[in-house]
Amino acid sequence: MAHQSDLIEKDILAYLKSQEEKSLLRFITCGSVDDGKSTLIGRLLWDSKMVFEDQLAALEVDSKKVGTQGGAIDYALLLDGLQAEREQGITIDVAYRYFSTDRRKFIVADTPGHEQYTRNMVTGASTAQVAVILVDARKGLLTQTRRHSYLVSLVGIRHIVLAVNKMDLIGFDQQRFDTILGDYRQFAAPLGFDSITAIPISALNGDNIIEPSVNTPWYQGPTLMNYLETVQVEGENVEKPFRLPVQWVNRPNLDFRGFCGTIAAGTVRPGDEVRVASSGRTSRVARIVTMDGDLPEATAGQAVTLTLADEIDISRGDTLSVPDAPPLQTRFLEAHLVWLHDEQLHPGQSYLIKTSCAVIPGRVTTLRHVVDVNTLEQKQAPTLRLNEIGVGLLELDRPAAFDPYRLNRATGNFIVIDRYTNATVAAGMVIAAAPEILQPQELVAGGIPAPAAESNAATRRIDLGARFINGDEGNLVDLTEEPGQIEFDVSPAFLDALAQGNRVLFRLRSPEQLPPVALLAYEHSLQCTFSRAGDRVNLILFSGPAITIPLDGGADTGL
Ligand SMILES: Nc1nc2c(ncn2[C@@H]2O[C@H](COP(=O)(O)OP(=O)(O)OP(=O)(O)O)[C@@H](O)[C@H]2O)c(=O)[nH]1
Repeated sequence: MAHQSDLIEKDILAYLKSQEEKSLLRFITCGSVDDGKSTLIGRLLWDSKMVFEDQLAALEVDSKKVGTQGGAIDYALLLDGLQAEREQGITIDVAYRYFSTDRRKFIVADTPGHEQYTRNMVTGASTAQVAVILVDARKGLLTQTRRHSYLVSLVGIRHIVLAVNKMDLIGFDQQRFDTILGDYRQFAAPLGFDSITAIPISALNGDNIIEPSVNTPWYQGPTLMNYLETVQVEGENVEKPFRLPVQWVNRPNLDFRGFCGTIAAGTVRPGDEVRVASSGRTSRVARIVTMDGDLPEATAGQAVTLTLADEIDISRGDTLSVPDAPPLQTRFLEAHLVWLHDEQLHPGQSYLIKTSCAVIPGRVTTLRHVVDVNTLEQKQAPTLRLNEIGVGLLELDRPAAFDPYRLNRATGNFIVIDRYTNATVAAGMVIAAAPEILQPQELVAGGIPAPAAESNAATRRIDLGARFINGDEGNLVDLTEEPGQIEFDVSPAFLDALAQGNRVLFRLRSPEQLPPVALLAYEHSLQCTFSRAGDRVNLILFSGPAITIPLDGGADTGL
């Protein structure tokens, strides 16, 4: 802290100003046990002089007493406080450490690397712009390296530093370094990172951490600190299409109607045309009102109140956007879900879905697959348990505005809350809008009388095993059943097709050309809502090879 504390003493305002003007980089460090993560973070803090002097004195004493470095400074001890907390089994425990250099401010999220801490890692990584993935040069890529890489890609981190640590223990061998980098590039290709920068380091001795190492003359790239200080990360959402989730409508009197919220993406100026997600109506921004007077412009991250030129209906939970790149406005979502709670997912159960601007009841109707975080294989499972990640289809009671998470982390994420305990049970990342599930009310809209009350709905079982065929789309058949829920027992071949990541979509064909119906694939049975007698239902696999299952409603279905 020495050089900074001088400035603090001499000119506190100058110090504060210099801090304010620095850009901020958020990063996360990931590694397996003993890769040297604690040592690395300790060294970054030490070398940036962000360790307070009393801590330094204590560190020197502790290093002599309990350090693993034979009396030399053991940087890992700097993080021991966190370790103790972890052992107490704290729920979502992410330690954020702050440090700064002359060029940048940093927030580093330090999370435990074990699989049982997946939720911590996802939480810590969700706001990070860069991930530093540590690899022990002697061991190369481990299962954990793959898991951590998948998780950071999932939460939208686009820049990776592959920090190949303990180079001192392999004699700074370039070939070994190159092999590890080659393996990593091959593994990470499908994860679609924007950049992968591999740096040969020794966290313990400081090689290529701050200063270029004399031990790696073959390495021409940046040191770790050099990279962290200079990496260009997208100005989080500033460049993206404008989004304002409306958190509150301010109507102090009849003459003023302001829409308040924090701009989630983009920039807005008076005169700009904006679109209301719920109605599709547009207007122009009249004023950008703040406590300190009107603004000529506001950007992502700023809390503002907008007034519009026209009186149009906008309520809390709505989203304003640019007209030509609006968000999805939907009740049906396909999303990654990271399960954060001991209580497993109950498909079909009503939860609260909290988005960037609204809290809406909803349910996970289908769990399409669960991802094995170690092998990245997709498997079928009836539920999601703590620390598991899957892809699910959700249905909300009301439409809400979303962006795919890969396009916008702020408007593409949500959390799932248990309605009874109020616990956050899952974090969600929107992939896309899901095909609609046709509701009875929507049948009315389609011109067909709605089925009578739900109590009339019949639950039937049809054995589809024998009817599972490969073929072209087709085989439209008449349904002669009453409206309601049906469950199918399906053949092993059908399950295989599901396991390959195919989705099942029931399409309802009728003279009125209704939209697609029900899509609920769940474990060993599928459910679908279908329309009244006389309609035609055609079942096709939505992606992958086209497989058509004719649905006979007649006597030979065994109904
Ligand atoms: N030789 C050598 N040893 C290192 C290096 N970095 C870390 N170590 C040693 O490796 C051991 C593990 O380091 P830590 O920093 O505690 O590892 P970690 O990944 O934080 O481990 P956990 O906190 O248990 O997850 C310690 O004995 C360190 O001194 C390095 O670059 N070279």
